[in-house]
Amino acid sequence: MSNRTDDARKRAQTARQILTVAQMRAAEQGLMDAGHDVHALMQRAGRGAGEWVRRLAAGRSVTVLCGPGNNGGDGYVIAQYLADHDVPVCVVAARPPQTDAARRARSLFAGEVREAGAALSQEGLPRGGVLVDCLFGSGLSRPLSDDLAALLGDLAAHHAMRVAVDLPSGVDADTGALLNEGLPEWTLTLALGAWKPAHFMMPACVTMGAVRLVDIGVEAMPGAAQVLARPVIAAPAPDAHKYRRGLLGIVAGAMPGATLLSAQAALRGGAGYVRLLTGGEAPSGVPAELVVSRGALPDLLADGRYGALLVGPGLGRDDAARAKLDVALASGLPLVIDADALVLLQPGLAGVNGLATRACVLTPHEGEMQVLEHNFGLSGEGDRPARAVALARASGAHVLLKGPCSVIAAPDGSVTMGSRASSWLSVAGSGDVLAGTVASRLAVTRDAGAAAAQALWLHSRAAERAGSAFTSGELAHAIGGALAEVLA
Ligand SMILES: NC(=O)C1=CN([C@@H]2O[C@H](COP(=O)(O)OP(=O)(O)OC[C@H]3O[C@@H](n4cnc5c(N)ncnc54)[C@H](OP(=O)(O)O)[C@@H]3O)[C@@H](O)[C@H]2O)[C@@H](O)CC1
Ligand SMILES: [K+]
Repeated sequence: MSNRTDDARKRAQTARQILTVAQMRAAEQGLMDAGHDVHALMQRAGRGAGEWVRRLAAGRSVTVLCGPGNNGGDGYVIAQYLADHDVPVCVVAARPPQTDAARRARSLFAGEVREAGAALSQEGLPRGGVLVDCLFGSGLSRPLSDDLAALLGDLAAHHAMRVAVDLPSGVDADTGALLNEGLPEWTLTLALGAWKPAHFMMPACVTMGAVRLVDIGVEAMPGAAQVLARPVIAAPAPDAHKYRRGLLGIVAGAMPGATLLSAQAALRGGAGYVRLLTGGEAPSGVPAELVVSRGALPDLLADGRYGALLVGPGLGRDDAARAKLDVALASGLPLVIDADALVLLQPGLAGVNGLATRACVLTPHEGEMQVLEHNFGLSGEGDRPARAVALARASGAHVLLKGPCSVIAAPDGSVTMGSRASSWLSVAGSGDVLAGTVASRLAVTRDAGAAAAQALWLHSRAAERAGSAFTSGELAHAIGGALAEVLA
């Protein structure tokens, strides 16, 4: 029983790993060393993908476009699987197979193959229900030539649904770059064996439609990035009280709107007690549930019961804001640093060296990230996961780099990638809601990685629950419902 549970846990973990082309090759080698051969893996991958296509086709005809490599090989296996299940299928061979496994897969396909090229007229190109793209996968090394791009585009335009196998042809697996202009949009993309970075990176990920993983038994690779998992969040303990559940302090600044928005989210993110820490009058519009503590920040923080602090939303960038950031850094408390506070953060500030010794999350968007990279003397080179890792290493904090596809990097170099989030999140105040949610989870968990991951998931799910054209206030209100979905 426990072996079975262990196995299930292991498979769930490997189902979340994201492998670069180099890591995928190493994983493939691991499978070879364990006695599998490419032919067997291709059969497994092709049949798994074929079953998805069979269901999607629901009796309609299928065209499989096959390229020269093993992605093309998968295509012949898919075609044979469909033929075995009485689905009408035709293969268009864009190029002859060039690998032993692909040649063998083609030789085992008993159905019709049309060779692309001058001899195949426009009229000879099949039209049908589902196009399956097996032109190129992770081996794509350059843009598609004009003839291949035209063939792919023509077939895509004449099929109602389009399935990309492993990756859409024309997509760079490691970076998510589109190597050609005008590439088709896909209904479904089936990742084979493991996710690739492109499945979670702009601009490629928005062309892929729904994405699903076909398991072929790839083992866990050390150091692999992980897909953001749906969290499991425990309800408060039976004997919990507001302090033990987590007291969060939110540092108020010059612009109360952003601070209050982050507080609205924090109140719904699980913390037992949220206090607004202000040196002056309480801003208008403070909800009854939000306790306002007035006084000098060092005095307010002398209360030893804080689980976490949030500094940044609405803080401002003047000397008073700088002084508050200094106090927050000097407090040694678990910390979420967002918005203006990110712009003020400098490696030379007292307390910054201590970020590695406490739970701390930085939540920059792209613009704030560039300022941080400049201030921390980082090159800013590489893709978003690599840049987030560089900042996490340099600062000692976890970095939640926000965007359509958000990335979380830990100081140890580990990376978690979020799925594409609702584009309705591009609304003013959305970042304040995220920061409040991270801070709330940090007050509860005191664990920067867990808080960032849980909050990113909750924020994304809250957007789905809020629907379309929501305000950031409505988004903050939806955090509670998202949390209720993942209670243990
Ligand atoms: N890893 C695994 O465990 C498993 C992997 N599997 C499958 O294998 C796929 C990877 O296979 P792959 O390495 O053969 O790469 P793939 O993308 O088929 O083509 C490479 C060929 O295309 C060529 N070529 C490249 N770009 C080109 C261009 N623009 N225009 C023209 N030619 C171009 C390139 O030649 P070259 O770059 O040398 O000129 C080479 O000949 C993977 O995505 C998955 O589907 C599964 O079977 C199960 C197990
Ligand atoms: K493909």
